Amino acid sequence: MGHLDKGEWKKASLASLSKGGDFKRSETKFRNWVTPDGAPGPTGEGGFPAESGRYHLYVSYACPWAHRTLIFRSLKGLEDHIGVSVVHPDMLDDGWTFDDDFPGATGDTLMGKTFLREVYTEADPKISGRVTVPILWDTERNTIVSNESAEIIRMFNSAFDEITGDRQDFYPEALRGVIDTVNKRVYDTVNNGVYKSGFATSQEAYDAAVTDLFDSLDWLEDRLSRQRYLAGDQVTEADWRLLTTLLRFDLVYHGHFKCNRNRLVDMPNLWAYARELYQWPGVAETDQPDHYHRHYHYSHESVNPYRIIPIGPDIDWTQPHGRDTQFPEAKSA
Ligand SMILES: N[C@@H](CCC(=O)N[C@@H](CS)C(=O)NCC(=O)O)C(=O)O
Repeated sequence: MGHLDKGEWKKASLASLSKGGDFKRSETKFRNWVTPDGAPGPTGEGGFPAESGRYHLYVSYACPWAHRTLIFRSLKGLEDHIGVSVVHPDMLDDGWTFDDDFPGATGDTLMGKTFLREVYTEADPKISGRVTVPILWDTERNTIVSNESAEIIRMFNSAFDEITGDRQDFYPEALRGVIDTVNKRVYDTVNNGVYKSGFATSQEAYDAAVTDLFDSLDWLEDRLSRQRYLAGDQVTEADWRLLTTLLRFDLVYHGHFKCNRNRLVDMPNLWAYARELYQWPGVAETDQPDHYHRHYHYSHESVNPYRIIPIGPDIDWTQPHGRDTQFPEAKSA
């Protein structure tokens, strides 16, 4: 995990651990918004109007944050309007690369670069910081609109509605309070909680993170025994943000990140809920477990120095979920 220092690639990782051994996720840099008419969004500058074919997504199929953006691109019918390049799952001394010798890795289909870092230096030749996916690239202004997945999915949720005619709203006004509250806890203790557990370098830091993680999974299990989705009877952004962590849970986080009090498949409501979301039209196509199985085990030398890829487990995400009979009143797909 290297980083850029004034445009130069450094192989050393940017220090991401506190003295107490806690993993700290750094702030994202590009925070502009695509909006229907190019007016500025909540952060950054304006001048990024929604247009078909203008924007391009750089993702890894391994990354749960990038995966959110792929899910929204698919749910909102944006495939014909926003192109995608997929990096190779191995993230080693050169960071993410466009090697395409792994099924599903596409290379850089837009600019033909070799390394993802070159997309950052194309936007700013003197840039410093981490080289992360996802990136939303503007082909018109030749720069990065945003590299913050939480904001990219909000743009995809509504900015292109005039172009696609798709008016599904996964962040409806009336549910924003509850969505924001759920998102906050899920982000801190689940989405990021698995990383805090797996990258902890002290027993105390691991104990704290893994305890918070399973407290939240117990809370979600209870909530989902009473309602079909996290914000009530309608699927929202909060559900899609949780799903990408659940998809990786038993295959990667349970073993590799030591999140092993129990597996996802041992939590009946959460497991059935996760299967329902996975089976939602357009979602399974965005899920490439080979990429995350390979990426985590092969790339995190500090966690798995011999890069041995484990044999399993084999999980059947296509089993019937039964959520429609359990909650017949909720709106389903
Ligand atoms: N805040 C970012 C985080 C993205 C992120 O951490 N991506 C990871 C992959 S899962 C990455 O590219 N890491 C490379 C690095 O940190 O050097 C987002 O949600 O968009």
